[in-house]
Amino acid sequence: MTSITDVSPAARRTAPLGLLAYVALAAVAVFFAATHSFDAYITNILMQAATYSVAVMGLTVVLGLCGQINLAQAAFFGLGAYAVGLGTVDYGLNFWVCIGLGLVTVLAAGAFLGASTIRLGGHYLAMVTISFQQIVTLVMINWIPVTHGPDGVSGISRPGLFTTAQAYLAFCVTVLAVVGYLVWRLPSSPLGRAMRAVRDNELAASVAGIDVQRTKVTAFAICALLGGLGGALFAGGFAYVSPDQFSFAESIVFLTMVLLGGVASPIGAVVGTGLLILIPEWLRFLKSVPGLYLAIYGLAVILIVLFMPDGIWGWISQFTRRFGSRSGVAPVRAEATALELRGSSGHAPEVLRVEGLAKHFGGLKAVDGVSFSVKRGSVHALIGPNGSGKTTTLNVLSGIYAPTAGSITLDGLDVTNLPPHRRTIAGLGRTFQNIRLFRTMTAVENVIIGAEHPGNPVQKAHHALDARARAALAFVGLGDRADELVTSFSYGHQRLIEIARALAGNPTLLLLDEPAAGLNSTEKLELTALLKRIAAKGLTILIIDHDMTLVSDVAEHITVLNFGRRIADGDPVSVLNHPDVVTAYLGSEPDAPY
Ligand SMILES: Nc1ncnc2c1ncn2[C@@H]1O[C@H](COP(=O)(O)OP(=O)(O)OP(=O)(O)O)[C@@H](O)[C@H]1O
Repeated sequence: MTSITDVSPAARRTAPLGLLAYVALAAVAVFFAATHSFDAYITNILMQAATYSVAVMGLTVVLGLCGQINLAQAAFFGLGAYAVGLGTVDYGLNFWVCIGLGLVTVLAAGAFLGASTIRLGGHYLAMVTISFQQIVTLVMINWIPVTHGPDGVSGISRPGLFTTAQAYLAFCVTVLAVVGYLVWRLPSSPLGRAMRAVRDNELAASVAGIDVQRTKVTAFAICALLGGLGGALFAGGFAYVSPDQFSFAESIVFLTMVLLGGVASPIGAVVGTGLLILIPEWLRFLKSVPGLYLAIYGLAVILIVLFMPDGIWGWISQFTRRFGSRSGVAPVRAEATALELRGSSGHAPEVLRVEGLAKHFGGLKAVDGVSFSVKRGSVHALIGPNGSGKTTTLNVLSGIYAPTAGSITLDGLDVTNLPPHRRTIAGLGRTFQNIRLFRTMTAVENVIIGAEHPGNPVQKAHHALDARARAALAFVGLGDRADELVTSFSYGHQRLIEIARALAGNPTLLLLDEPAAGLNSTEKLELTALLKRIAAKGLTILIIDHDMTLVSDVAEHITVLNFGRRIADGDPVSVLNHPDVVTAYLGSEPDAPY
């Protein structure tokens, strides 16, 4: 099985083989669990490993795939367990109904927690999840009339079909196999790609048309759901639940399991869980010497994390990948089709109208009442000295900053108050001054994400998106390197991948923020030729750049900013000789030549 971040074409070609191996392995595991009679001790360990693994896979999704921390997985595990415990014992409900109720509860709690806190990110998100964990534990302990308090709930019965421990273990292993398969396949789905994009670069993800908040909340809700499912199965397996089984310490254990096994794969979740359940059992004989057991246990965990930072399964995958690449798997060479762009087929003569746009940062007026419009099918440049407000204008146009005043109309639609991803869906594409690619992905995966948004009138089947992404890469001259990781490209080529990603989204207006920055003279000539080829397809471009040779070579219209205000607007010759422009750039009177 490949890691959840490895969904390259080579990986996809081996997927049927991987799927067969997975199904065979899962079938053997279920068969073994159903037919082999383990003693009660081993059965309990396997039951714990299976149910915990389901919950740990939730962390594989939220942390490994989406890059969000969750220190409350034991709380979700506990909510699922208590739903089954209380539902079957106190209210006499059917086991399956209780699992359903438990899942609805954790899904709602996970989505609520995610929606209310996800904007915080980083340390703040960690703190809020810890608080949630503590609240759930306190409720379990102190709401005695409902939860039975510290005594917990005992006598939980299993469902009719699986009353014996052996049958129930086989059921848990089956659920684990299904969950593992879904988590394995998730990264190559649109949702999984969106999560990976958010993890790699939130800003680029939103500008590529991904609803970042919704993606994060979904990841959080899936994590909570798997936590609750694991807990519900656990309650049926052990017939007893109590608050100490679902404390903050257990959340840390869950986190250690996923980090130890490898956060990038569901196999890592199983490996880490198995190991952290087994190590204490193996070291049990040391318990007679006070402290020794814990010291060795801690040391083992530290050594594994130190020497295998990607976890045990991450380390094994790296090793096998190195072996695989030595075995000479030929890279995929896709047929590059011609790139179709939306071009200049619109009704209004202006693609963009900006009126009285302002953006103030406290007392600093970075953009101060700027108005201009961009004609359909033209290349329009926005220039000005350093700090004149060009990038801020582009950030307001693409929705990264909310304007202080003014309005923005894109192709007849008022987009002034839309978030970035909605503007992309409405027809905006952009690149960044500081390159923002999804760094764990290949070039073609980066570009597929640009093509996937709902505003793009191309088919959303994977093969169609893949073909479009390859066409965009071929258009910028990188078709034969589509399957390479973006980090293996030169700076100049990374800029081209960003342009390809924006083009693949089929924008009505392409915003380019200093595309020539950091390029050498040959790369600048290639970029100029590329911009002319894009313009020849009729796509409207708004470009910011300091390179006057490039600007005067491609632009038909120039707007000049200085101190956040528009000081000139018109054709290149008249604008570049405008006295105010010459003064702004050179700090002297107009006889200074360009
Ligand atoms: N997030 C921010 N917070 C505070 N001030 C900002 C922020 N972003 C930009 N500024 C300020 O706004 C002004 C305009 O900056 P901006 O980056 O838009 O200029 P620019 O014309 O793109 O410059 P350059 O060509 O150097 O990139 C500068 O004084 C800058 O320091």
